[in-house]
Amino acid sequence: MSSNASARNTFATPEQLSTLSTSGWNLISSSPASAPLANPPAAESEGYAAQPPSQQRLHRSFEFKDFSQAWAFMSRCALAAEKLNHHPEWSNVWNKVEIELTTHDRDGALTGLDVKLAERISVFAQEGGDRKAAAGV
Ligand SMILES: C[C@H](O)[C@H](O)[C@H]1CNC2=NC(N)=NC(=O)C2=N1
Repeated sequence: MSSNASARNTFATPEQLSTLSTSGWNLISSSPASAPLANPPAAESEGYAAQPPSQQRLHRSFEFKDFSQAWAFMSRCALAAEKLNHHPEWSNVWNKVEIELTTHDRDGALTGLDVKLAERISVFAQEGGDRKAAAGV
């Protein structure tokens, strides 16, 4: 199993989420819909917890000098997403970028792929001149 495939099959750990929150990522949790999950989670033998975590997302806002710097940042994120086959939900208004991460194939749980992509995005933000990271907000 490729490392990406195995990362998609493991839920993000509280420690990983805590580390991401110190670098500006916000954890958004919503209680799962009352209806049973569309695809019941795989058995524990495949590395799934007995019950999937509630619907979870990672969110972070970015602000750059101008559109050009924002677009350069988004370009690096896009290449990383393609390499991981794991893609953000994002928006851009001039110099601002909003990114949300979750794993659609795991009914909106946060998995190792969300962690991997968030870590890469954090590096690109730091290197790309994100003013929120610089300001420590
Ligand atoms: C077939 C499926 O779309 C692919 O395996 C990938 C594409 N990119 C993806 N991105 C995200 N965020 N979640 C996914 O489950 C996902 N699946």
